[in-house]
Amino acid sequence: MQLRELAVPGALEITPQQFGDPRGVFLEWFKAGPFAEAVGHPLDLQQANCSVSAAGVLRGIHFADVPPGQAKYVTCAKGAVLDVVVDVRVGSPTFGRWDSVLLDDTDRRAIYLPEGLGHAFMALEDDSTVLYLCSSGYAPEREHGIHPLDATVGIEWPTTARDGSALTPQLSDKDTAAPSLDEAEQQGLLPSFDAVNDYLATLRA
Ligand SMILES: Cc1cn([C@H]2C[C@H](O)[C@@H](COP(=O)(O)OP(=O)(O)O[C@H]3O[C@@H](C)C(=O)[C@@H](O)[C@H]3O)O2)c(=O)[nH]c1=O
Repeated sequence: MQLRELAVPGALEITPQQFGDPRGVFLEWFKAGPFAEAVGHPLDLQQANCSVSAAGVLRGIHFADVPPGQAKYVTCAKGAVLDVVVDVRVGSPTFGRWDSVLLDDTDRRAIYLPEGLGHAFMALEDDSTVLYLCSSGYAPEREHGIHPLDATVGIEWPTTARDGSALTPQLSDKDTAAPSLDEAEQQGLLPSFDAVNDYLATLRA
């Protein structure tokens, strides 16, 4: 298992070792020891989610109020998604920066997003099945969104599916109505970098 920090500090790409044999493949997609060593605290698993998306489905950019926020450890068991992390922490030196990891059923990577970061992904194939472990339970009143096509964030979403066909972004009504990054900041919806770091310090203590 290899871990690599992304361009948004705190976010990690995890590349598992895969063991193939005539039956198929085996891999460890989460391992508590290396995770805690890299992050500085264990993952407090409170919820495990699964979503299935058609090609072009675009979910996010979602984040939760900190504390406690919601850290996510995400993989794609079937199909492929471009998974994106966005720094929405006001006061962060990398505020507004995004990075991405291709999660698919070939390399079977995972991505970890600590509390306070924005998360979004686009499915590159029908029936793309995303599994993610969460550090807190669903609290819709504490979850917020930023429009995934916001020009200020400028995420370069794929335009071509894995089969070569054109992708048309398909958003939920909620995500279509989401504010831009600037609007979300003006509305006081974004977590502060200091509040996130204070909370992470309590987890590491
Ligand atoms: C996220 C979530 C949704 N739901 C319900 C609410 C709703 O009826 C239905 C679909 O919800 P949403 O439209 O919010 O689902 P979705 O747009 O897939 O939301 C997810 O997007 C990705 C990018 C994330 O990072 C996740 O944390 C989550 O916010 O599922 C739960 O019951 N529990 C949950 O944890």
